[in-house]
Amino acid sequence: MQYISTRGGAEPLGFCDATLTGLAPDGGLFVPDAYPTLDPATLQSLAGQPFETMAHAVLSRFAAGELTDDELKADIDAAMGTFAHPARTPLVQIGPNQFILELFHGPTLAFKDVAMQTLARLMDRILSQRGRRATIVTATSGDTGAAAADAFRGRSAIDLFILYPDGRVSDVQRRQMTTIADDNVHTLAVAGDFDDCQRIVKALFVDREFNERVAMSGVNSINWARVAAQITYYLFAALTLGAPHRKVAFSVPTGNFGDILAGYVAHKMGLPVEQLIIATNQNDILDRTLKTGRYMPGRVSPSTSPSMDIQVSSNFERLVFDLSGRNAASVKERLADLSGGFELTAPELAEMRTLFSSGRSDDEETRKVIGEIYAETGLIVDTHTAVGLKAAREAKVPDGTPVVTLSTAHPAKFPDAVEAGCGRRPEQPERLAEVMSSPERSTRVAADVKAVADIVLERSRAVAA
Ligand SMILES: Cc1ncc(COP(=O)(O)O)c(C=O)c1O
Ligand SMILES: N[C@@H](CCOP(=O)(O)O)C(=O)O
Repeated sequence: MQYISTRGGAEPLGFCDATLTGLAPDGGLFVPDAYPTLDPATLQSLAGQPFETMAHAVLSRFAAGELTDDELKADIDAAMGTFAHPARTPLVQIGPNQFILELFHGPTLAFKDVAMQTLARLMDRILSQRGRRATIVTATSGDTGAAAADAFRGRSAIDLFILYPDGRVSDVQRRQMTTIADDNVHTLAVAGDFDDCQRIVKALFVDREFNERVAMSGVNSINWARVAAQITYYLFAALTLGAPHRKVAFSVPTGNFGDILAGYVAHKMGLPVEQLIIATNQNDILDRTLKTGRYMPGRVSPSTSPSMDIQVSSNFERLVFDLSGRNAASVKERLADLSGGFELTAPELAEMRTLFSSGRSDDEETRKVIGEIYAETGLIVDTHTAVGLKAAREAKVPDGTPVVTLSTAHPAKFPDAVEAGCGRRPEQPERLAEVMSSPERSTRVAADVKAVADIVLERSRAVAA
């Protein structure tokens, strides 16, 4: 399998090269040249299997011929062994045909751990096979950075630079990044919002001289391996609820469109998905796009679900690539400069609406949902999950279809907003004890590409090597 750029201007790469490269050199995103399939018999044979078996079935299709079964299995087993629940991503019923998929049992209590723990091991393996080093520069609105810090800490071939928006992540999220003492982890507090952080990372990726000097790599969901690893939990939930004989709908709290894109790819691979519900907070660019066909980024507005405070949803480009009939020239023309926004064509919009629907929740609505869910079920959910639950409740799905809301973070990551919703402060998991008491370390930096580049050049061990 080869990975091609959504903008058509990069050499196709194999899985390992695409994983190390991150963003394509032409500014596009790598996608497989064709989606692999999981036929109904294969899906049936996976039903009831452990999460790790499903993860292997998915990843082996994307890494075929590049990593052996034993290598993949070893990395998946080690990654999922960091999870505190035997089911890894347990499914909890909250009402008739209403379910929550708990994705927060990993080391940093957010869904990012599922893919990041696996990706870190794969990258380490590929780098050591090649005798190479890498410098990872990543942008975060709170959770990707925390997950990356945990997964990459202490890895000697990798330096990790995390750009987070100063003052716009929760205290727990910030501490999860800034209390990591390992000297290969560098946290940069950027004077801007998440979109500024992501813009800087993308600018560094396409600066070929910088890129080569530091051997740059990325672990945002622009990295295809992140998306691929996230497909597993869609399989896990759907197969548990009766797929391949029954269709399942998913409501996905959405920001950068990486999580829901994994659901879309699962569907393309053969998983019977009834509907993918895009759930946004007041940063509702994707909800507006689905309703109007016009994608127009605005300014980020801070919310109580800060990980979704995003206006430029990176992975949407991968969906537009498919909607356009994989027309790279059209994607490049419309997405290379987003300052004026762009339009989906009428056929693209119609096609998107066959699988996707959307809903939005402002902070007050999110607060209300947290209170209602607690009153109805006794469950304390976090703000991002609550955004997903509101959209799930309002979605129109055929009678009898199970609706699974992805619970993307543990409530203890956002204790104040959760307490405001249900009147109870979430219990602090054991895993946060050290994070909440260790000293913090972070460097303030302007939202400026050169300022960040200078810090990376000064500190990355790949430069000297
Ligand atoms: C807790 C949480 N929920 C939802 C999202 C949105 O996911 P995505 O950016 O993949 O759309 C994020 C950030 O990625 C997150 O950290
Ligand atoms: N919500 C994310 C933003 C980055 O998303 P990614 O999935 O592209 O890494 C975060 O928490 O950092």
